[in-house]
Amino acid sequence: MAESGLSARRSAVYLLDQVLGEGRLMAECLSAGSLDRLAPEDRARAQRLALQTLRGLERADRLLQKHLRKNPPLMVRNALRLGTVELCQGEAAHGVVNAMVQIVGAHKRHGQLKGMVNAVLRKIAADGPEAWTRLRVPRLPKWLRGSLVSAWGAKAVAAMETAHFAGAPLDITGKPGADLTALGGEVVPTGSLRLATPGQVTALPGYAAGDWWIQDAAAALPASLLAVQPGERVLDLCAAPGGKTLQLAAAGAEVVAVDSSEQRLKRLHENLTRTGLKADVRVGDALKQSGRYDALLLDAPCSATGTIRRHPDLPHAKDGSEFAALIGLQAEMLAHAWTLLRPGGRMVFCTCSLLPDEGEVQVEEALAAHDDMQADRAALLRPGIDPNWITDEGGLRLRPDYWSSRGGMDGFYMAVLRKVGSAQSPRIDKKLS
Ligand SMILES: C[S@@+](CC[C@H](N)C(=O)[O-])C[C@H]1O[C@@H](n2cnc3c(N)ncnc32)[C@H](O)[C@@H]1O
Repeated sequence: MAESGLSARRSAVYLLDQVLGEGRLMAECLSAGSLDRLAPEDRARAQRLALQTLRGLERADRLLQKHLRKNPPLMVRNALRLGTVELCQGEAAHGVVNAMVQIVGAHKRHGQLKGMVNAVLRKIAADGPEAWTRLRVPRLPKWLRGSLVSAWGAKAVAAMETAHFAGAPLDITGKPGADLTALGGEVVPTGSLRLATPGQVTALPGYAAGDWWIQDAAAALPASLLAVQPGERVLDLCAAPGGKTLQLAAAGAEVVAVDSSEQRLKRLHENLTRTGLKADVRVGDALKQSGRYDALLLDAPCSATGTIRRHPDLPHAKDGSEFAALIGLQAEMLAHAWTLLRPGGRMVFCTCSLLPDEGEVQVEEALAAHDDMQADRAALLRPGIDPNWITDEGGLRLRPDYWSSRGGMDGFYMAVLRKVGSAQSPRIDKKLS
């Protein structure tokens, strides 16, 4: 077996240990440099293997249960889970079994379990792939599933789980005027370009020239809905890593982009350099900003439950305990952001969440608290947006099970909120139609 395949698999087991044992997100492990010593292809492979295993974890555990008399230590269980997922997804048995035996065999404390790993994975290789296809689509953990079923119903949540299990294609937002035809792919109804099997992103045509950036089709909508005009002064609050900042800058706005994370802002700087776009980037707290803006985009920190297709580690690493604090912070940010908008200006509030408390409820409460705030429904009626996605309070609800036949979309909530100017009567209709 090639040494590089072994390194990628060993690192995938390490990532699984971190997510399932330490409750760490994969993104945290990666930005802490956990895989930096690997070659780029191995790093990509390790991530892909860990993500595949997390998506299929419930199925892998079901199959392994039959062959295990007692629960092995976590590291060994994770090697078995990875091996099971690879075997059931068509990888050649000898390579997978040998690799897992070597990985466990080299472990200081658990090395003696390599014989058991060999025996179990051989059994899985024999009967696993066929049994795999008969198992149900993996479910979300109870702590999250319960809230989602209350919000959207059991049928919708089952459809979301199918979307999570399928994973996500690569969506691209192009710079206005850039020719993206060399990339191939399909243009989705809202205008993003979708690639089903992209390969290495940095090697794709136009990447180095900065003609486009990666951004889920749903995530591309908030900045489009803000519809900024050249020369407008726009505040992008909670901006990093900056997909939306790039869209606002590309539309010709004078963008101030603020985020509290210096680390995440490095990616925003890299993206601006690569695309040749300009923004005034500031490290800072959204709650401490001052000034007056024509338009504002608030992409508030949230549970990120809308991104599970791409981040299947999230439901395993989290338990929902920090959601209440995030919901409080979102409300504070929304209220403070409102003070930074000139009369007649507009703001897009958005979160990549599936929880109404981080979307619909925030906007409903903000509308009740501000006499000068109106939800602009007309601004949501754009090509590709299904009017059924518009919510009672006048926002837009996007879910991973929408567009199921063309590869889905991230879960998102967004609303366009207009600040009624002095010339307009403040409370004629809270929901513009
Ligand atoms: C959903 S992400 C933003 C994604 C970004 N708008 C984009 O399109 O790439 C939320 C961001 O909020 C930032 N954040 C969290 N608390 C903050 C605060 N108090 N002030 C400013 N930014 C904050 C996080 O660092 C994170 O980058």
